[in-house]
Amino acid sequence: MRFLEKAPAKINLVLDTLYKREDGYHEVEMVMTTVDLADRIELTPLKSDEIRIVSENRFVPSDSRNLAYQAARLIKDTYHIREGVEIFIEKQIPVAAGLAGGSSDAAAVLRGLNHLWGLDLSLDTLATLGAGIGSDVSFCVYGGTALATGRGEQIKEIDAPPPCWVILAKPSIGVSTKAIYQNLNLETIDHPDVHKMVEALQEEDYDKMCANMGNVLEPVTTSLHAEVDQIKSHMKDFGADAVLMSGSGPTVFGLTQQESRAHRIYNGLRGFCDEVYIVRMLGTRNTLD
Ligand SMILES: C[C@@](CO)(OP(=O)(O)O)[C@H](O)COP(=O)(O)OP(=O)(O)OC[C@H]1O[C@@H](n2ccc(N)nc2=O)[C@H](O)[C@@H]1O
Ligand SMILES: Nc1ncnc2c1ncn2[C@@H]1O[C@H](COP(=O)(O)OP(=O)(O)O)[C@@H](O)[C@H]1O
Repeated sequence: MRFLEKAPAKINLVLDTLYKREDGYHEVEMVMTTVDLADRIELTPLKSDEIRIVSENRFVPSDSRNLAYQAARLIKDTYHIREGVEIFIEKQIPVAAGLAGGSSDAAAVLRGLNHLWGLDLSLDTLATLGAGIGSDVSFCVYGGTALATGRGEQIKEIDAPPPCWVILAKPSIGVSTKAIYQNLNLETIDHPDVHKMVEALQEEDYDKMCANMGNVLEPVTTSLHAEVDQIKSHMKDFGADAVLMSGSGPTVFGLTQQESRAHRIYNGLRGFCDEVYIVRMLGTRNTLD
């Protein structure tokens, strides 16, 4: 019996860092939301006691470096499961893009194996487990829209963004999250107002949401990769209401409420960038199947 689970990408509407902690991580305040660009995860039970990763995408590791593998290993070890599983990852989310593709795959494996192996764990328990894999995994377990604090693993559900179109454009460069955080100068940060963003969502105020988007990692990535700024300028020129880099980048997203304008931005961007997507915000939380 196969089990299918969707693993949606996330964007950061706002990302602030407060200070560097003694464990080396940065204390963050972020508003994150899921969009309907998703990997498809297919779980097939195996008689042999092994975890097998299968993916046709050459950038996706097929061994223990894969976050989906780590999720399965964690569940097996924690709950003493002696069965095996094949994890087929149909990749739609660009890799190393600031869209949490690997984290979302890991979260989907946690939700899926919970179902497949009849563990009856809550989303809260899965999110706590997920934090051991990576800072973004807890958010991805819940999906929807959240204020994330701590190193990103403390999740509070908040209101979904007002309906709009999201155009995602990923320049053909890979970015290391670790390297971007390492290059962040905490003394010179221009802090965005995270609480105004939370308010904007509460008030369903699209203009206020656009006005309060901000990401302190953006200047770090743009200083290393000029392409990010170029794509931002193009998106603005084609008519996006607000434009921001997601996470540590390099993917840039632009927002509009008008479908015709969304297509104009999408078509315009395709001339400059190989990987462009036009998606909707999902906004609402996952449920356990
Ligand atoms: C920047 C963000 C924003 O959502 O996303 P991405 O760009 O990766 O999508 C996240 O904070 C990334 O989360 P994630 O990709 O899970 O990071 P982790 O594996 O936990 O950490 C990778 C490295 O990033 C740095 N790191 C990460 C999180 C954090 N709060 N402070 C940090 O300094 C650390 O150097 C760590 O070794
Ligand atoms: N299931 C997975 N899908 C994609 N990348 C993965 C996966 N598991 C591990 N990785 C590794 O994680 C790194 C970050 O990838 P990803 O999660 O897509 O980006 P980001 O952290 O920027 O959102 C990549 O370099 C890749 O080798």
